[in-house]
Amino acid sequence: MAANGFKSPAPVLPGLGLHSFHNDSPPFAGAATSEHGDPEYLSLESSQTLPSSSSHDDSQLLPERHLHQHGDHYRNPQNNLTRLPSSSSINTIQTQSKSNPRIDAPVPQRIPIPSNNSNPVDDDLSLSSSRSRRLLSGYLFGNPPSPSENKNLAEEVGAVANTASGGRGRRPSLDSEEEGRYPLPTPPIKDDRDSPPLSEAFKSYSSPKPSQTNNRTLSAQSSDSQIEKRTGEISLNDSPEYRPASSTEATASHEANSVGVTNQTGIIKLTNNPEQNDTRETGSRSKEPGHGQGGYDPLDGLNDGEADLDLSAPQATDGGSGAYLRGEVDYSLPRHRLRKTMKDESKIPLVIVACGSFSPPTYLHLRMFEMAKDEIIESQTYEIMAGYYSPVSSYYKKSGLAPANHRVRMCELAVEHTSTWLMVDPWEAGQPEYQRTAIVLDHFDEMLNGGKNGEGGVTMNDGKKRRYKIMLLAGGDLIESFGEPGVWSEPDLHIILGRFGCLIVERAGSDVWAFLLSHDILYHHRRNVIVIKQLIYNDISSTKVRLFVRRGMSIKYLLPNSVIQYIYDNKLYRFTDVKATIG
Ligand SMILES: Nc1ncnc2c1ncn2[C@@H]1O[C@H](COP(=O)(O)OP(=O)(O)OP(=O)(O)O)[C@@H](O)[C@H]1O
Ligand SMILES: O=C(O)c1ccc[n+]([C@@H]2O[C@H](COP(=O)([O-])O)[C@@H](O)[C@H]2O)c1
Repeated sequence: MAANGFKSPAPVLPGLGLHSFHNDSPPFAGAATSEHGDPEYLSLESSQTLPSSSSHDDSQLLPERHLHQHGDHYRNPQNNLTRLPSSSSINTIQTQSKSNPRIDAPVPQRIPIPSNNSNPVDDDLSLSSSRSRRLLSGYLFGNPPSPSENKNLAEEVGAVANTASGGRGRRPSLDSEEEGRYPLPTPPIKDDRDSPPLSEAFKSYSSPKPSQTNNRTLSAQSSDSQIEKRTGEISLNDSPEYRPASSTEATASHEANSVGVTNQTGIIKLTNNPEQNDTRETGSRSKEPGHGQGGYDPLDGLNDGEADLDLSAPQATDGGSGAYLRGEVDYSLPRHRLRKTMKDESKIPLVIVACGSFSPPTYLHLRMFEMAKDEIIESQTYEIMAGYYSPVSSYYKKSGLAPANHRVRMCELAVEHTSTWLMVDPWEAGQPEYQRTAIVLDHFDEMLNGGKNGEGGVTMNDGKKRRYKIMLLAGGDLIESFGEPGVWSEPDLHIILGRFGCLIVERAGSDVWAFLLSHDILYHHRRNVIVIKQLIYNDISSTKVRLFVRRGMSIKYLLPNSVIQYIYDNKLYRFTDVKATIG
């Protein structure tokens, strides 16, 4: 018996990704597609409204007529009409119950909000413990119920997992004394994502000139002195001039595309217009023309940390999502960091979408994408074209949900100066009713691969189009909620896992592999599921961040400063703001 509980060591297959170095993982991931074609229920007829984005490598070349098949499924949110998922597509799922109670639109309520509980802190605390219970529920408590032919599978999986962990219910941690038995691999250095060391990036900036400093003014008297004292420490700069007086000023300062950055050498004002950054040395990597249109390749940009200073990374246009959410402009998918050509056309162009509350977004949510990126690069099957956050709308019944416009803006702030390849799509947040995740992914498919004139997809060197593959990025806890009765509809799970695909980031305390084995639909689509091992566990929780804010505690280093500043400016997550707000 191997240490991982399997009878023999898990085979290391080519293209399995980082997790294959950890032999506690069954060899599921890395393969993009089913070897035997999509099951019947995933084959959508052309008349059906959920267009197929088959995951077959050989079907990635998208005939132009395919692109024409996507009609104008989504209407402008202003006219209050949203296409719900095709009942026809759901009907095609022949192996599933035809009377799923969730199909007709229930809003998932993963965490019941006690109606008689007026204390937001209690809500968040119960949310916290509910989350812990949810983490356990995957297989330890027999969720989800297995079909009759597999009725003992959950117990078997539990036994396997227990054996794997020496009977302690968890797999050995990399931090434990058993570390030596699970040596960390040395990932191959990829030329195409190398970036200069951080020190080099700093070297390329000179000391600030007084005239370069940001002249935002401080609102000396805030209405909430305690919170201000605490959170004031975590503004972009400790200097009072760096604290915007109001959210309007903060936004204005953002819209002016400038940011104050402090480093050991002092304060530097940087603009997003490279020509204005006269302090930056010429010839730095991010100024070199990329291979993509516009001369900038997001994936070629500086990595996190350094990217704070990567002024060449395209920024969202002013007021884009805010104006859309206010109903002032029509919706359009942000594309400023979307790559439109591929470096290696033998790979599958991939767009990663993370759905969630992001109330607020934290460094964990940013790290999820970077972990996914490492895994994808390692697997050598896909080429990442972009990553998107899709914050859920205010109609999602979850405690602690700040209004959607704030969560969208916080996500934007989180990515704008920390990432070169992530964007925020406000579509879901701006919908007049809750949208299920299958619908959100379908929306991305339509936006990226649709187009009446065949403009969707990635253009290959030979001029042909190839579909963007879209995969959902989610934490292990979210995936384990697949097994909670009444939360997800089975047809939707087939769409999410079969037609799209999932990148699952392990979460401390959850055993994704065991859950994958125990859940029939997940197991069925396992070749379209990639499990990402957290090599450094990060368990920053939005719930706890909200509680810290509520209690006036520091949240510095848990989320980007720009987001902290926004929370502070907009007085989010204080006494009355913790509860969900619909509107
Ligand atoms: N510690 C974590 N490890 C892995 N994935 C996580 C972790 N925290 C959140 N996620 C994932 O991030 C996505 C968005 O999650 P969400 O916005 O609910 O964050 P959260 O911190 O769990 O929030 P909350 O505390 O409000 O429930 C989900 O896919 C979730 O599974
Ligand atoms: O589509 C569904 O049926 C469904 C059921 C439960 C949850 N979701 C989505 O999962 C995400 C949950 O995010 P969170 O913050 O509750 O972890 C959010 O984007 C929801 O819309 C989606």
